[in-house]
Amino acid sequence: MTDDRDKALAGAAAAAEVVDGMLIGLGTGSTATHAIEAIGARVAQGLSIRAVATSRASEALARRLGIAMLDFADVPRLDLTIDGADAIDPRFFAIKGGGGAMLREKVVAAASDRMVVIADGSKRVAAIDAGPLVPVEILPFARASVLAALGAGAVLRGGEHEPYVTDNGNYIADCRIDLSDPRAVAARLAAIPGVLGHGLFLDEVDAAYFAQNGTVSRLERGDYSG
Ligand SMILES: O=C[C@H](O)[C@H](O)[C@H](O)COP(=O)(O)O
Repeated sequence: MTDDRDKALAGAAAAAEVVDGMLIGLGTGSTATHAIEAIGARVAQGLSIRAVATSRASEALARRLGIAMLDFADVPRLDLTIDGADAIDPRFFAIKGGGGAMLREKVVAAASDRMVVIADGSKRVAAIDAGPLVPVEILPFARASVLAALGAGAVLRGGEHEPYVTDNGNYIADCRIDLSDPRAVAARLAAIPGVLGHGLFLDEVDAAYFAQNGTVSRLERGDYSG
């Protein structure tokens, strides 16, 4: 069973939570793409929902599939957001932003009554300390000062000459950071002028669908045992 098949199973399982009338947040990335496709298939069969997207790519996909899309700028609250993650641990602490979408993903998740993460087994880690680098979104105007404040563990995504640019027109630094105290790290990052967001999701995730070797398990925050 490939990871992609597991991603599709997790995406389809979460998509089954969507019911008529809901306002949904659509995540970003290869796993979220499967969920969007599964929701699109249900819309084609008559499911009546509206949605907002966390990236231009997800927005374009959802529109192609006939999902009624709203501008998030007009949407105060959502019922449910379904999104992927780069790593998630037993505390439901997650790292996101491998695809550069974590700023929009976080504001959409924060506006949602529930956020459900979908992931293949490779994303489950004992602690996010063992996970990927932490992406930090940077105001381009403050590139040098923010990189200096982040320290030697920070690398500008794409490099100095051709930096990666987010959907928001900003840069990303991928940071090797000691995550033994993730809340302290999140507070420190948020306090740096010019940092617009980061990929540490410590309070947002309510539930997760994990798929491994073709089997899907669903866990709520608090009952994930690793
Ligand atoms: O910026 C991208 C998002 O946070 C993704 O949800 C995350 O990187 C997981 O992506 P994938 O499902 O492709 O592994």
